[in-house]
Amino acid sequence: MIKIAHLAKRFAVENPKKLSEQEKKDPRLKGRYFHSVKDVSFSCNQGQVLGLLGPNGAGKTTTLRMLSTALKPDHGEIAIQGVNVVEKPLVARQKIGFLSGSTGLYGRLTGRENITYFGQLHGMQADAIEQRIAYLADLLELHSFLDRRCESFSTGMKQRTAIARAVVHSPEVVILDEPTTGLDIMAAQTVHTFIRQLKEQGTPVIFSTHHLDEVSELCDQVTVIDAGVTRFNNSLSAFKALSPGSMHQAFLNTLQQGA
Ligand SMILES: Nc1ncnc2c1ncn2[C@@H]1O[C@H](COP(=O)(O)OP(=O)(O)OP(=O)(O)O)[C@@H](O)[C@H]1O
Repeated sequence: MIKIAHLAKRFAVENPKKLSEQEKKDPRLKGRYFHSVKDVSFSCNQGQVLGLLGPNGAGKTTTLRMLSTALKPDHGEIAIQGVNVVEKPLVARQKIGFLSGSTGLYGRLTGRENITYFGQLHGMQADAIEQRIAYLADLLELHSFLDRRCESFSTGMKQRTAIARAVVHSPEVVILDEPTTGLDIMAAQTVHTFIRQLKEQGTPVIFSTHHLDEVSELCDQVTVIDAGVTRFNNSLSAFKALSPGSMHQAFLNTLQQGA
């Protein structure tokens, strides 16, 4: 189970001139700090898939980076399978598979080498890595390019390789930041199938997205954040009930309620 409560994170603004026009007008800008995440809470049980929605700049990536131990929160609690992530980030990290927004693959290495390297960092033995890669290559359809250098990969190849790398150590929970952004329909479908497979295995999955159709297809729980605050956190059916027949309108309703 993944549980986060009242998370908050602010960033010091080094150069106010570099802020976008929207950020300059954002009430989250207070003096020399931008309060990206102010109060975000949600939870995701075993075998559940949670879709994290929100407009650009809402604080989704910042939230997921805190959840994955990449960033330390200023306030709030994060528990993953009962482990306090803030107090024990190294223990928590072994339990988490995290796909960040940028794939960050080493271009000079092949897909297999990139995934193997992460397996080694997690302390896996060579034969266990080999078996796991064979399994993930089937699931994510990597076979035709696995032994090519990543610098020649398409966006979809990069993303599927990055997902395999994120889960090479068989994590207990999976967190994906916009896993299908920029993917064509076939590649997105492969990622959807992969998420369903994780769900069937009982692995909780949290993913951020701007695609309401994939939320409708895959998610049990929906969390909407806006301006760093949770606006909605409930089941998919409760979300759909906000505006029957239009997920788009349901999403807009959650934002208006907070305004
Ligand atoms: N390291 C940082 N320093 C300063 N501001 C930051 C930093 N990281 C994020 N922010 C700001 O915090 C706000 C929230 O950003 P975040 O990337 O979490 O939003 P998001 O919901 O993921 O947006 P998108 O849908 O566009 O990816 C943005 O205004 C962003 O510019």
